[in-house]
Amino acid sequence: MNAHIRNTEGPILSVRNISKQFGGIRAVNGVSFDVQRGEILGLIGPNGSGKSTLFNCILGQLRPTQGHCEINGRSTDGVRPADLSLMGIGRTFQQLSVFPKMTVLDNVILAGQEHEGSMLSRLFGKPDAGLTGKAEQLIEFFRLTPYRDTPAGSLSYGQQKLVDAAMAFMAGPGIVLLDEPAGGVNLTMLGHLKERLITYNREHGTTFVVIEHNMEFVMSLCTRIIVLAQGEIIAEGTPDEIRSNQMVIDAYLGG
Ligand SMILES: Nc1ncnc2c1ncn2[C@@H]1O[C@H](COP(=O)(O)OP(=O)(O)OP(=O)(O)O)[C@@H](O)[C@H]1O
Repeated sequence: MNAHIRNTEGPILSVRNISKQFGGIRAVNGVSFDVQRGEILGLIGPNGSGKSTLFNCILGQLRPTQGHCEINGRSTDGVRPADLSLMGIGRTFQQLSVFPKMTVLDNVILAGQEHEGSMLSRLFGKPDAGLTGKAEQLIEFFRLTPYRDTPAGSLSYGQQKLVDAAMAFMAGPGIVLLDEPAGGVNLTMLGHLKERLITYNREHGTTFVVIEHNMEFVMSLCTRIIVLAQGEIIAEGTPDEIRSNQMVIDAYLGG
């Protein structure tokens, strides 16, 4: 059993009083929340509200000015970003992270090598037979099998987003942070992506935290939503509660 799924008590992710300042800009200001196992949590907020900064603090890509995070009750303080996946956390990026000239299969395998080892293995690693089976299962899950040996760069943008998700899921069960998975994806592919994420969540119990601007997508995907405005949490609740929350409506209207 992987180390990160041994502890099944308590929240899978705890964000404790995280603040991040860039010079005079308070991008994130004293944000705390827990993410429970199996949740699909949405993190929404107007442009510049601190969502990406918070993600980057959680993932160790930015050092918070204050506060810390715990994955399965273990502090991530001092853990290198490349080693966080060993604690059971994966991510997708706002910008596609596929290598366009590499096949879909090799992209997914190399992401698995990255999760299991160093960032450098992503660049210099050789396809690893131990990871091929898992990569093929994920490719099949996202219905990308016809494109298994196709260079990822020749797939449609929406299909590349699916490859991106498959790459993040190579981290195994645990928690995956998805940064704008719906951005730039057409309506048909959006429905497919949502259905696959929900199915994966139900079948594997994987927890998702999703930053998303597409409200329809986030409201129909997520079980709970946290709203940030000016670096602070202004609301938290079910999609229905968030839809009718006056502070949220005001924040989006700039009120
Ligand atoms: N590296 C940085 N240096 C200086 N300021 C930054 C940096 N990164 C973010 N900021 C500022 O921090 C604030 C929060 O930005 P952030 O990108 O986290 O917001 P966001 O909610 O993710 O926005 P968007 O939805 O547009 O992606 C903004 O005022 C932004 O200009």
